[in-house]
Order: sequence, then structure tokens, then C-alpha cells
Amino acid sequence: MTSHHDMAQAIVSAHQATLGLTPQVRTAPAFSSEAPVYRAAKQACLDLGFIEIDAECLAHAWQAMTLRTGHFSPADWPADPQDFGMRAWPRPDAFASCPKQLGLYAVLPDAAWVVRMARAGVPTVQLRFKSGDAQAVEREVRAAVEAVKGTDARLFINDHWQAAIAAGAYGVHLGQEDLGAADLSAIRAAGLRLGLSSHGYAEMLRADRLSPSYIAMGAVFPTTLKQMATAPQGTGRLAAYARLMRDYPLVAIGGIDGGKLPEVLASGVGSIAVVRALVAAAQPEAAVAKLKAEMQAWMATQEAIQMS
Ligand SMILES: Cc1ncc(COP(=O)(O)OP(=O)(O)O)c(N)n1
Ligand SMILES: Cc1ncsc1CCOP(=O)(O)O
Ligand SMILES: [Mg+2]
Repeated sequence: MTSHHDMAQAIVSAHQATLGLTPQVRTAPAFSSEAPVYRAAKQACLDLGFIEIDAECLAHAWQAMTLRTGHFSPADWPADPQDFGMRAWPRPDAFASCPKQLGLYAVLPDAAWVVRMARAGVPTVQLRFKSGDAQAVEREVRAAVEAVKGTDARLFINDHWQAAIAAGAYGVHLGQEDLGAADLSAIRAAGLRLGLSSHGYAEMLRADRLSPSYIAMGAVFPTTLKQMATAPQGTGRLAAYARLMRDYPLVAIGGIDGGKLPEVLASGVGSIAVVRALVAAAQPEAAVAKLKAEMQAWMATQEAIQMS
């Protein structure tokens, strides 16, 4: 292979079917290095529809992978944490751990839904109570923490980290734009788990630098519940993300329902987070039972395949 254009084309051809999204309209690529593999990979990642900051991360990882392995192979895809500059484990600054398989994860609008879904047997629940009224937030968070007592559910509180610490929740979930206003040391010191959202390579790497308890990835499919800055990632990209972030418990979110469970689970994530699949179901308890049974059946099939 001679020109970086040919190398880029070869990467695109090898990965278009699994990782490609329609590229956005863009100007000529900006290159931060002259290294041929970096330049080819940056071009290829942009052509595959990765956003600029993700293409930049990937291009540097391609360069590092090629130097480490000693050869350029277009069919490869960077998935080794060291090629992305990620620190080795164990890490002294890591947040408290949680199980790798968080299972069915219900993201719920109020404490009444939290108690309902915890009693229905959902193993991981989140209170996503959107309100600027501090007293209402405190009340709702305390009610949710009380509600899961006596059930097996792990309760994460979305956004409201101070109320979560005060009430003694299992953990906190934050998005990347929530990080500036959060005191991560206080969350860590209180022993709460921390889940972080991510929407691509740059955000996964930013999350990784904070050594959270789990990393959420999405939106996998289109969702009507949240305005997303990036296009739905699809399960091909989700699988690539999961390979890189394999040391973490991983949560897939966005547009997931029963019919999509097998392809999402096949990506390697240990948890499926849903909103509408439960709160918009005609019979939410029955929907819990069905989703849990489908997840268990999928896991049992995988175990059987591995044993054979
Ligand atoms: C499990 C899980 N993943 C992602 C999100 C989204 O969090 P965030 O980006 O902070 O957006 P809001 O939920 O606060 O609107 C989540 N809540 N849970
Ligand atoms: C809160 C959130 N964050 C990313 S997608 C999403 C909403 C997921 O809702 P649904 O499962 O109904 O698509
Ligand atoms: Mg948030």
C-alpha cells in the first residue's frame, strides 16, 4: 500500500458494514501529526462517519497499534486500552465497584416507579427525577432510597449527587455535562458508585480517566426521550466500544426493547438500560418478567455455546 489515501480506503472497506454511519458534511480534515497511519486512519474514521474528536482519538490509537504490532492491517480495529493511553488496573483512585452484569436497568421518572420496578424484580434501577426544586428532589431521592430497602435492587440517582450522598444511595449516574458541577471526590469518599454516560470514543476516554464504577454507552438506537448530540451508534459500534472498555461494567442505553436484546447483548455489554420499554408498557411488571427471561435465556445459550 502506497498512499495514505489507499490505506484510508482499505480501512473504510474493511469496516464500513459494521462501523459505518453516514458522514456529516465537513471541511477538509485537520491533521495533528504527519505519521502516515495516523493520517490514513483519521481520514478513514471521518469517512466512516465518526465525529471529529472520535476520529482524532481513533487515529492516534491506530498509529499506536501499528507501532506496537509492527504492521498495518486494515482489517484490524484498535481495541487495546494501551493504544488509547488508558492506565493499567488496579487504580488507587477508582470508584467503588459494582457487578459487571448489572442486568436489566430501569431508568425511572419518580420514586413511585422506583418502588414499583424494584418490587417487580428489576436488579438495577435509577431515579431520573428532573426538577429544579431542591426540596422536591431531596424528598424524591429519600423516598427512592427507602423504597428499595428490602428489595435486591441497586439504586442509582441521576444528576442529584448531593441528595444521593445524603440519603445513602447505592450510586450516582452523571452525564459528561454534569461533571463540571459535581464533586467527584465527595462521591468517592462517601463510597457511592459512579456511573458515567458516553457517546463515543472521546467521551469514553474522558470517562475512563475518572475510573468510574460503570460506563454507559448510547444512544444505541433512536430514542424520543432525550435529544442526542450524536447519531444513534448502532450495535456494530457498541461492540467496538465494549471491546475497548472491557474492564468496566458496561450499560447500553437508547431505544432498546425486547426485540433488540439479543443483538445488544451480543455486543458484550452486561446491562441493558431502558425507559419506555417499561414505563410505556401496558403491563410494566409483565414487561420486566419478559425482559429478564429473555436476558437469562440469552446468557444460558452463551454459556452452553462456551461449554460445547
Ligand atoms: C444508564 C444511563 N445512561 C445514560 C443516561 C443519560 O445521562 P445524562 O447524559 O446525564 O442525561 P440525563 O439522564 O441527565 O438527561 C442515564 N440517565 N442513565
Ligand atoms: C436517558 C437517556 N440517555 C441516553 S438515551 C436515554 C433515554 C432512553 O430511553 P428509551 O429506552 O425509552 O429509548
Ligand atoms: Mg444528567
